[in-house]
Amino acid sequence: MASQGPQAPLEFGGPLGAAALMLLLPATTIHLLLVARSGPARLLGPPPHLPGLSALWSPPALLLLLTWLGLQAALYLLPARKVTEGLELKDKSRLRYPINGFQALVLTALLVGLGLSVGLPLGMLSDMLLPLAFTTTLTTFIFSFLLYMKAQMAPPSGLAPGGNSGNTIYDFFMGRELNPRICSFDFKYFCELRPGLIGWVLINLALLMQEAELRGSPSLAMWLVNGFQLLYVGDALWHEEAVLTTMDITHDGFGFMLAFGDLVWVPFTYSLQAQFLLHHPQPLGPPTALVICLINAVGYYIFRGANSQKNTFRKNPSDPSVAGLETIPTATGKRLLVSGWWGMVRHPNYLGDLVMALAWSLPCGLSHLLPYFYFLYFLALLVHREARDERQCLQKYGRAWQEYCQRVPYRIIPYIY
Ligand SMILES: NC(=O)C1=CN([C@@H]2O[C@H](COP(=O)(O)OP(=O)(O)OC[C@H]3O[C@@H](n4cnc5c(N)ncnc54)[C@H](OP(=O)(O)O)[C@@H]3O)[C@@H](O)[C@H]2O)C=CC1
Ligand SMILES: CC(C)=CCC[C@@H](C)[C@H]1CC=C2C3=C(CC[C@@]21C)[C@@]1(C)CC[C@H](O)C(C)(C)[C@@H]1CC3
Repeated sequence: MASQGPQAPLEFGGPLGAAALMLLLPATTIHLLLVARSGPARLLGPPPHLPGLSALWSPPALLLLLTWLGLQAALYLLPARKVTEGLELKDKSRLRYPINGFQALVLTALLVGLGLSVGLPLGMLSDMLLPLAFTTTLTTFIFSFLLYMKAQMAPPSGLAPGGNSGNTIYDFFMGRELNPRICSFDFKYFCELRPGLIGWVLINLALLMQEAELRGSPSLAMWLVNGFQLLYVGDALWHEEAVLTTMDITHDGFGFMLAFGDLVWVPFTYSLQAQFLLHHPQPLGPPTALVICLINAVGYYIFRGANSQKNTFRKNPSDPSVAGLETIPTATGKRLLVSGWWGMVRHPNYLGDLVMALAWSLPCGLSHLLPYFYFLYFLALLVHREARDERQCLQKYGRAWQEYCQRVPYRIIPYIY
């Protein structure tokens, strides 16, 4: 039996907050899906109607979900161009991870292309989003329960610092085991980057094809949203190794929060702009489209520049591209960057991500708040995430972190926040 981990402060309002989020997050997903297809598309208004069980539950949706998860799992198990080691764990060991996410994206694209050439009605996926989201949510509850049970058998060194409070609801939500695996199959790493992210671009593509079927051709706004989000997902899979140093992999347990986030929240709510555009076409001229492309390019430049600079520095501080940057030494032996991107604000990567989030909403025009949901949610997520990371860094680096905060006083937006 696993023993309880060290007592960490409870997050998200403790067990009550976790219980509320487990109801609120699925309800919000269903609400957004219903509202996006309704005429008024009011983010804050009531949904047009409450769906009955027959609209939510469909065996074909379950079959589609299981086929999709099976396909992505099979692609994960294919030989990888590289197998890399993660950060050192509590017991001083390191786990090995296959780097073949981009390969999975390309192979999925080839399979979908092949399917389309023989008449696969991909556009029909847009009519199945509601039952698919509902089925995936139910599956996620069952999956999280199995993960919770599996954690009972994990050694104490395999438990996450935050998900072992002893309260069942809270621990179910946060996740007890840090890296749940069966043999070499790592569930958290698999879910973080494959079925949800690739599913998101597939849903976007289905919405684009449905729009082409309805209106003769996809709109410029739909092309932009598809292009920007494909770039984001392609980038995440191309730089797959970098996910191994994110707090989701190194710190958070794998429970309902991440399982639902990866498998339901990302594909079904991150595709909201494309869903909105299918039902509410927006005129967009080439000059405005060009300005929006520029905004996305600036956001991507900051996001990629900042993430790559830190990853290169952490992997090899004497790499010529980062060797000249100013740093602060810390008691752990690691150093903190205080010039370059990380001298501008303490989370330049969040800033770039937010600028891109804005560019994804702008093609949907300014008439509705709904397509800006992602931007607003993401702002809240990153402000909360930034606070969590600051707490962890203060604990890790103490005085060196305080000095960094003095020298780089702004968190995400220069001179504002
Ligand atoms: N689209 C989405 O839904 C989401 C996207 N993201 C994106 O994921 C990416 C990763 O974000 P996240 O995992 O939150 O965190 P970060 O990549 O920002 O990593 C934070 C860590 O970086 C290290 N660090 C912080 N400051 C410095 C410095 N000055 N010099 C060197 N190292 C430093 C610290 O770890 P250490 O010192 O131990 O290396 C710190 O814990 C971001 O681009 C974010 O925008 C995140 C969440 C959701
Ligand atoms: C509301 C809710 C259920 C929150 C759970 C949060 C998750 C949706 C996000 C936590 C961290 C994430 C990351 C990405 C997607 C969203 C989640 C899972 C990410 C894979 C997106 C692509 C980026 O390039 C990334 C690889 C840096 C990123 C990692 C963190």
